[in-house]
Amino acid sequence: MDTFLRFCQWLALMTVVAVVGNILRQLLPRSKSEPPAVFHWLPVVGNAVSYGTDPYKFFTENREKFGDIFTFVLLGKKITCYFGLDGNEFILNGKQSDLNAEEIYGPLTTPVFGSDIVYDCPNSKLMEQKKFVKFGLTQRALEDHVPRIEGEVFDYIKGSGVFRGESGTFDVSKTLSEITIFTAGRALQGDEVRAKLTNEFASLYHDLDMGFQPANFMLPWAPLPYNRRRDAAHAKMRGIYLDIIKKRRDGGSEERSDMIWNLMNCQYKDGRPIPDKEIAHMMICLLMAGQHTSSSASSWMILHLASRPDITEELYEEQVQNLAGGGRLGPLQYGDLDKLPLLRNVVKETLRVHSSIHSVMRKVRKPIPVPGTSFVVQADKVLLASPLVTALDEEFFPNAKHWDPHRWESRADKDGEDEEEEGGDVPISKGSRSPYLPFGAGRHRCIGEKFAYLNLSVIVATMVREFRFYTLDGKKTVPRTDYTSLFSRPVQPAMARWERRYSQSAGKE
Ligand code: HEM
Repeated sequence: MDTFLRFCQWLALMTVVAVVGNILRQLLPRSKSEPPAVFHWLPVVGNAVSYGTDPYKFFTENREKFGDIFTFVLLGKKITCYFGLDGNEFILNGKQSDLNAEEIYGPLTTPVFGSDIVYDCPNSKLMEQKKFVKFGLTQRALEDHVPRIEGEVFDYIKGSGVFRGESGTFDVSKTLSEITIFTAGRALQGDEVRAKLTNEFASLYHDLDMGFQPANFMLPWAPLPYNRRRDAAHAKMRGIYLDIIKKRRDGGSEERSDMIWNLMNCQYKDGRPIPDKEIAHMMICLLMAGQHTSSSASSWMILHLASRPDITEELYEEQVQNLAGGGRLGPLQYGDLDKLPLLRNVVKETLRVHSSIHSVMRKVRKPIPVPGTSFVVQADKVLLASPLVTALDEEFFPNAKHWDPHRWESRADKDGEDEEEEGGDVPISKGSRSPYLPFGAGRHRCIGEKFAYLNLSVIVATMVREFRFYTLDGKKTVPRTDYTSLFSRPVQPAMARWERRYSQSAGKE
């Protein structure tokens, strides 16, 4: 008992010494080359609570105090934020020799996705893998995806039980997350994966997803129950994909436009085909990377449409006028999407106001001077960019917090889209001096943009043909953002009311 008491006293003393030492260190004058630092009381924990609770608020409050560059402490790591157009350029277009993503994202993602791909391989190999995926999203593939996505949405509306009767309420995030995984499953992943999107696959997906705990940035290998379930789910999921690939190679099914077939036909520069294990891991990566971002975006879109029934009606009328010439609407086709500018702007505006990826991070490999300042970012730092900060900045978007798809009618922003580096055989998108970068920029720019736009547009176009949406209280508000998981989304549950556009009993209006 005495020993235990002495241990507790010693622990309390050490904690006080550490806290006081931490405070004193922060009061010492800082070198001119060090960016200003956000104050924190507790060593190691640092600013984790305020950053984790509401990163956007944390960014904007400290940006007001310190300007675009400052450092904070997150669970023992020193994170230097650099915001604004210059910050985006500095971080997203940083040289691979100066900055690296794999050291930051690798520990978290490798146990979920699997080995030898994306952040568990040299960056040059990732660039080749991204090229394979990008080239798999051909015009032909995208054309094929439209009826498949539309069909999945109709099947969900008919079969899920959520939309029974003439009107009702629904949990928007839960519903849109299910619709999004079914549509991506059918189109991108292929028929066999879609057929497996049953309870078993859903529970594997859930266990894998639990591997994206913020704590796993630091403790991915901790023998905790959720990590054990993640590893078991990964092994089973990989088995499912390997089985599908084997059956296809054995001649079991007709070649189609999905991503598995595309990857099965690709070769690395040295002539090696992609090993089946890597195809399986890349498919898991695409499934996970697309699901959070797209289901969050589709949920926000429906929630905004519920808060603005006038825009829902404009979207519907846009389809009636441009696709049916005022008459009956037929099945959607790829070419139709070009005739629906408001629909595109609804997707665009939603991605501006709600970015599910609020922090993009890179490990600093060697001291890098920040052009135009006295600062040098040292190799003990992680750099953090947040394109959300410019997307919500009044300087670039008047009334920036307000969701207004019509604002894009008078703007000509290029969203950093693929200006590719000349000369190399691996495309690296360069454009990052735009205030609007929902898909990032530079060598780690998203490869799923085309598919995401297509998937989101077809889902929303189909839902709007069938339903009108309203908020439960009739107010023009949307839920707050939940930042507690790695990918932000609407606070759960996010409910809305739906009303069938055409009465099932009476036929068309
Ligand atoms: C609305 C939907 C989406 C949004 C907002 C989004 C956003 C982003 C952003 C901001 C990045 C850059 C991260 C960084 O620089 O660290 C990224 C990377 C990535 N995205 Fe997406 N994404 C979306 C959909 C998709 C889809 C559908 C796929 C798959 C088909 C996908 C696959 C990827 C992959 C593999 C990367 C990693 C690229 C790399 O590190 O080089 N994303 N995404």
